Amino acid sequence: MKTLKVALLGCGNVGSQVARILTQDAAVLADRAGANLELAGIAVRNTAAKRDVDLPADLFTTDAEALVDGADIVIELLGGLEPAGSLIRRALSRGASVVTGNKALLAARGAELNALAFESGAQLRYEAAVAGAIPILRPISDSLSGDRITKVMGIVNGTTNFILDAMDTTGAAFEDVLGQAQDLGYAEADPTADVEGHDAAAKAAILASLAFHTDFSLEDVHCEGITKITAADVAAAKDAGMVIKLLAIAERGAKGIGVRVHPTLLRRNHPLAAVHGAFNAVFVEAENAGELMFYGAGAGGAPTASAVLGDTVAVARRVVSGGPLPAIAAQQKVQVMDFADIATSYWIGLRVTDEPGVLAAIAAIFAQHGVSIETLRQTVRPETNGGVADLRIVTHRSTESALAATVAAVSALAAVQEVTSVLRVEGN
Ligand SMILES: NC(=O)C1=CN([C@@H]2O[C@H](COP(=O)(O)OP(=O)(O)OC[C@H]3O[C@@H](n4cnc5c(N)ncnc54)[C@H](O)[C@@H]3O)[C@@H](O)[C@H]2O)C=CC1
Ligand SMILES: N[C@@H](CC=O)C(=O)O
Ligand code: NA
Repeated sequence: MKTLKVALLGCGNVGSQVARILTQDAAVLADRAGANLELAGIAVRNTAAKRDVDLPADLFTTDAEALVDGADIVIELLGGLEPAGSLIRRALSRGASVVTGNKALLAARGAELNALAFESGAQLRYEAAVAGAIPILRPISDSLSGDRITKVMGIVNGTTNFILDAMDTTGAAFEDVLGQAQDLGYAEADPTADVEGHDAAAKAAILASLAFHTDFSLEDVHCEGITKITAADVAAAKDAGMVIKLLAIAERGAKGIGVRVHPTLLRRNHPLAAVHGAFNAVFVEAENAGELMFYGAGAGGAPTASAVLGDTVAVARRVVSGGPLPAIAAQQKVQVMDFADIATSYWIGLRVTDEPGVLAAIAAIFAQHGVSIETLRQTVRPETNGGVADLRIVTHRSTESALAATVAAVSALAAVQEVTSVLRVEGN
């Protein structure tokens, strides 16, 4: 049986689990791949550092370039743009195939790296980069290649789902739960990428590129994180039978494809509302397949390593069987939709002076801007002896630009004391 040398770059949360599986399950992996997958070395910063997994000391090296130069397959799990990008280029340029989970790099330079792989005849696979263990990229690019995808919508960041879920179920504070997510190996090296939505935005760009056969990068994705979500927002959503989730949404609209990441209100009977902890789930809508949903562990060392090993076996099988790579389907030129043109439903929370004519004045402003109100609920604050009320308005679908103009005009009314929240709503 042929032996393929595997270079592992990085031995953190995911890399250490990949090294464990490669060594523990070597015989099974060899059977599946049709070749021995020999772990030739692991590139790290400090060869003497203590690891989560017991591995032979002589596997560790600080010379990542030399390791890459001797490998048939390179598994990149360093994270970050550099030196990961240069090392992947180096591997692909010499015809070695690459498996990576580095969504930040792919969202920034995916088009360039995919083109380089194709030119050199090497393979570049990255199932681990989106929704961890969940097989989602291969179903989108292979299984659904005979269909036309119209929408992809999902929870694709485990850390923020873990935080929002804990805030919803235990009333915990944001900062306390972030530390737990870091301890469990879900968060990025800099967790700002998680909580500000950048990680989900990178995944949205990758999903949109594959689903709509084009190249989206991070700049094409409208991105809002969860740092402004307060315990009061979570409690108000709960009171209304809803839950707040950070969603990544890529959909075909009237003026092109819109790709966005933002906190979103979902009714509790929506399937995505039942995704707890660090789990992820992705809905795909296609013209002929209809609705599909993919669910599983979206973060964590071992689950993510499962996706990395799946790609590694697939890469090895092709190296063993040889032959040309399949032609890349012609990339489409699609219009990236301006965020202002994206249409959705909104929830607007207002604190108002409870006096005659307030509701009529607010309703008139919504009407002037063509934003139709679906429901309006008023709760008088008892401690103000009827002087102040909270309004909760849910609209029918309207554009971001119409909504922004409506909120600006409403907040200028003397009776409106505060706009307490503006959130988007998905599902019925
Ligand atoms: N942790 C998770 O649940 C998931 C992580 N990923 C991605 O997988 C990759 C790895 O993630 P983690 O293992 O969680 O990160 P990590 O921070 O735990 O591990 C990265 C390791 O690479 C090492 N490293 C960084 N730069 C290096 C350099 N120049 N030379 C040598 N070593 C270097 C670091 O010291 C660290 O040990 C990232 O791209 C991440 O976005 C993808 C899906 C899930
Ligand atoms: N930090 C990421 C890890 C997986 O991609 C997350 O929390 O989802
Ligand atoms: Na995946």
